[in-house]
Amino acid sequence: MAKGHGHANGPQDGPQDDPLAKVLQPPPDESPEQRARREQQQREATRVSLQIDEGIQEARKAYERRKKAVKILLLGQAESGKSTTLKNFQLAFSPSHFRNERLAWRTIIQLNLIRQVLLEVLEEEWANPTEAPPQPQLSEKARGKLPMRSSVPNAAPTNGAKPAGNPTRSIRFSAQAQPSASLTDVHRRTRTRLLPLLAIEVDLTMKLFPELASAPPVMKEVCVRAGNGWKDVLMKLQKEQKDKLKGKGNAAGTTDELTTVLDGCREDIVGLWEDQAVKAVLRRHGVRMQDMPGFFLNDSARVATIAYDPTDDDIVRARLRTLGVEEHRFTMESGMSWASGSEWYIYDVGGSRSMRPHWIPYFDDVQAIIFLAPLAFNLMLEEDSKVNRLEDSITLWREICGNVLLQGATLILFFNKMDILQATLAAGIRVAKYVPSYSDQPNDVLHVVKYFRDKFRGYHKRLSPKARPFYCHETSVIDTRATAVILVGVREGILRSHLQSVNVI
Ligand SMILES: Nc1nc2c(ncn2[C@@H]2O[C@H](COP(=O)(O)OP(=O)(O)OP(=O)(O)O)[C@@H](O)[C@H]2O)c(=O)[nH]1
Ligand SMILES: [Mg+2]
Repeated sequence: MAKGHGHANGPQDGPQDDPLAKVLQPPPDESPEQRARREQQQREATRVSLQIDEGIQEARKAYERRKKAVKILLLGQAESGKSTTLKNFQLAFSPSHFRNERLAWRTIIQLNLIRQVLLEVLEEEWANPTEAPPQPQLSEKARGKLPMRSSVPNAAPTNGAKPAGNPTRSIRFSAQAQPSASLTDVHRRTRTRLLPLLAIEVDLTMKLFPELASAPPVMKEVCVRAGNGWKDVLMKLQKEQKDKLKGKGNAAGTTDELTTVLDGCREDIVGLWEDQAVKAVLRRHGVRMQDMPGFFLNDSARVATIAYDPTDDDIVRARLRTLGVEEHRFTMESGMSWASGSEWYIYDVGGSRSMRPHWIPYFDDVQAIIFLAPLAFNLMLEEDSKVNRLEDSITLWREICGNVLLQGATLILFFNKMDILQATLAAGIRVAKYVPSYSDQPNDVLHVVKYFRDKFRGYHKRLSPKARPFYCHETSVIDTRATAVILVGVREGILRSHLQSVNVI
């Protein structure tokens, strides 16, 4: 081997004149140990270098894959149904991935149920009793005037209230009572028995989502940060719980504390929800639990059990607020042969106003936007009670239509929550009262949808930087069967135009 004593004569010099080769040459008086160490270092350096090369290759492949993949952005205000639409996509086209996460969703559904356990509205009633009207409560019409509010259970101490008498779990209170029945000591005792649930909810929510500690009460609802980290945290907590229970001699070690306590509270929860006096209080407070996010009270006899295993529909209906932007990648598992195996990226964003600036970086690279706009003409935004939800949706739609970064994207509009629109109109709530320009047109679903479809189509046509087709669907994305049919059509349309754009067809 050359000893490295060559002359620096220029580019035609042999390897022995290469300065790098010189540096790497072994010293002339190298001992066998030094040589072994040096060779080991060289092997390690080669391994690291190969690893870096592989990393670069992987990143390049991922980049190419992403470039070829179909990218969809889900947009719309908070609670419009974006994450629910994503779950429908996964259920329809990537079912095994969807089902793998069943266990994590079970806890979210249990937390959803606890949030709706009605205690807050009872507290309010005790603090400021409303008049129990002698006869049929507020008219359906009047109900619609009342704001839809979130029920935020308060796990604060019980003001020292002690259970009176001898509470029994199986008690059915005032089932025969008139709608105007008032709350009694039985309700107070039930509330006391249910309080441990709220303490567990607060504790678990804080463990899963520590960022909520500083959030305003209205936001203290289970939510997910970008990156899906909550699922890992949840799995870890579930394992810890099991180990703890095993340690305490619970041989099975299969049931966590939340499930056990919830199971013990089942009859009280069902009883409270079916109670006529409670129903009357809800009406007087203008609270329609059925329209609220994560509504599981109708299913509490099934959910609040040790053996509860969420159905696909339960998972789709579970409420988990999105914070930031979440990327979901999946491969089509089923469907037309030309679609299966294709890669899809769906970006699910948090819809409340403070989160909208985070959407922009995702604008220049998507083929399609599914924009969710519930026709909630009579509701206000949760984050700003002065702003009408439908007005906010229209403003947002106009901005999206006119955005030059999105001029090449297909815009697909979902008039979501059609079931709620139907119920609202059936209750006699008049659109013209909130949207004066609607005037005296018939107050039915057909006419209302047509009126707003024309409005949305008009903005789409006028504001789009270049002409593009207008797609609009009426959806109720908690109905997984009907949604699957719509999504198959949406998928075909998106894939076809995507393949055209990359010159495959
Ligand atoms: N009744 C009814 N409820 C719906 C419908 N679509 C969604 N929901 C419910 O509305 C709630 C909010 O839906 P999400 O999908 O979480 O809303 P989002 O747009 O992702 O909201 P953010 O993450 O806060 O931006 C959930 O509890 C859903 O189950 C619908 O068509 N009808
Ligand atoms: Mg969401």
